[in-house]
Amino acid sequence: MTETPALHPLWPAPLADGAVHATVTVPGSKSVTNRALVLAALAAEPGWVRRPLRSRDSQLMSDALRALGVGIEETVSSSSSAGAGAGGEAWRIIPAALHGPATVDVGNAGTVMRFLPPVATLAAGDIRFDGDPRSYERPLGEVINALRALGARIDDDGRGALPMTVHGGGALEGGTVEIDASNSSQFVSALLLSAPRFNQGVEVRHTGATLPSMPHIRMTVEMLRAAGAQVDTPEAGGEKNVWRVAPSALLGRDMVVEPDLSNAQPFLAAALITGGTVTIPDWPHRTTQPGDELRRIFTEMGGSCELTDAGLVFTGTGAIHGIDVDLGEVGELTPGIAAVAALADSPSTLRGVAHLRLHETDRLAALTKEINELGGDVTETADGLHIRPRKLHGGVFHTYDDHRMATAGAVIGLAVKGVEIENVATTAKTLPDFPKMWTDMLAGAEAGAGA
Ligand SMILES: O=C(O)C1=C[C@@H](OP(=O)(O)O)[C@@H](O)[C@H](O)C1
Ligand SMILES: C=C(OP(=O)(O)O)C(=O)O
Repeated sequence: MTETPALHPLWPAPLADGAVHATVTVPGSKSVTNRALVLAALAAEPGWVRRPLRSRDSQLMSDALRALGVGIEETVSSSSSAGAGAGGEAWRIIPAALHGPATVDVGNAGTVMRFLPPVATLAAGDIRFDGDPRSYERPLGEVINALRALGARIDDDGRGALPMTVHGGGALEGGTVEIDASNSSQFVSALLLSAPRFNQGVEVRHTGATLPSMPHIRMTVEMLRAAGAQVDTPEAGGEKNVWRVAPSALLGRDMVVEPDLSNAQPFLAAALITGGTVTIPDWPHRTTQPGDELRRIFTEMGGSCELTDAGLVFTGTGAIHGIDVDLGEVGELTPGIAAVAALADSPSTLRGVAHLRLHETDRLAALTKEINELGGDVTETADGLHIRPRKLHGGVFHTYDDHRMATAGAVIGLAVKGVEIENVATTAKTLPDFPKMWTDMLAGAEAGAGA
């Protein structure tokens, strides 16, 4: 977290004047969209990505793939062979021989900065990677070293971080590699996603003591398998912390992206806090997205929910309970849970998320500082936060270019008068329409993509 004075505009977070009752259509998952784009770009034939997320992170991913030679045509369709309800925006992905020279702007997107260097090793030519100042601080050395061990030529400035240049050789040998992914599951996902195209595939052996965000690794494995790859995992009777991907051609798929369940979080929190009801259409009955855990976590914090034909119907009573929970598998939910916990009737302990210090900002420091500046009582622990609810007051809630800080501030602002969110536009990373969706939700209107 670097100190950010309020240089950006302030957005007065609306106070809820009663129970929220709304249906909120949440746009596509960032994690699914960016994996789908990579896998489609590496496929042996064209494919479709339907209902993709259109946001800064997915735009950075598609711009980068285009710069490497991939065709991405954005169309709007009214129906599809992919199944009921699959109309709307659809991107046609046309794979091509990848080439440089090219420059990839990763912004502050972990998925772009980790998933694309392995893709760049398959391109013929130099691929320069650069991004936002924060991208220079986010860990990448494990991916750089792993790719070098698998045969890649990469020039960085010796820090094992961005900016850097991948000297793509048009192919990568691949093989066995050890990696410490305790700082980010994305290191493992990155190596697995491109591995069907490595000459020998890959065997990734995680050597670190902990491994965060396992659902995101499962998402990688499931999407690889759906694209025709052969993947061995620890879960399927394999060795602990070892994943293998065999070399093979990937299929061009026609797939529909699920709503982003982590981005449903502030809207569910609104129902929980105000004692209202929020319905999220198209909530999947089975998913690898970590946001699905919100059903359990927000129920324990005082709400109740039901998965119906209309989607997930989440109801609050207005009572909010503290929680003691390990969020290691679902780290990206932490800011939103911390916001709710600050309004609860008992203390909370959020554990297992030391790696959040390396996210868009140092989220543990940022949450502590911003909630405390509104009168809260939050302390950082070695791997999380202790949150003792106190009566909060209004003030500026800084966001440090972190979309989830902005939505967390908005959640607090529902219950605390006079909260102003600095740079709410940072939500464009994964949810560009957030301010309108939020005010529509409060007005009881249909909120969401296309609303
Ligand atoms: O693979 C992915 O799509 C993601 C993995 C997780 O990263 P970390 O393992 O670095 O937490 C998650 O927090 C991030 O929002 C998205
Ligand atoms: C950690 C996150 O993003 P990234 O993909 O940039 O790592 C997040 O969205 O919470």
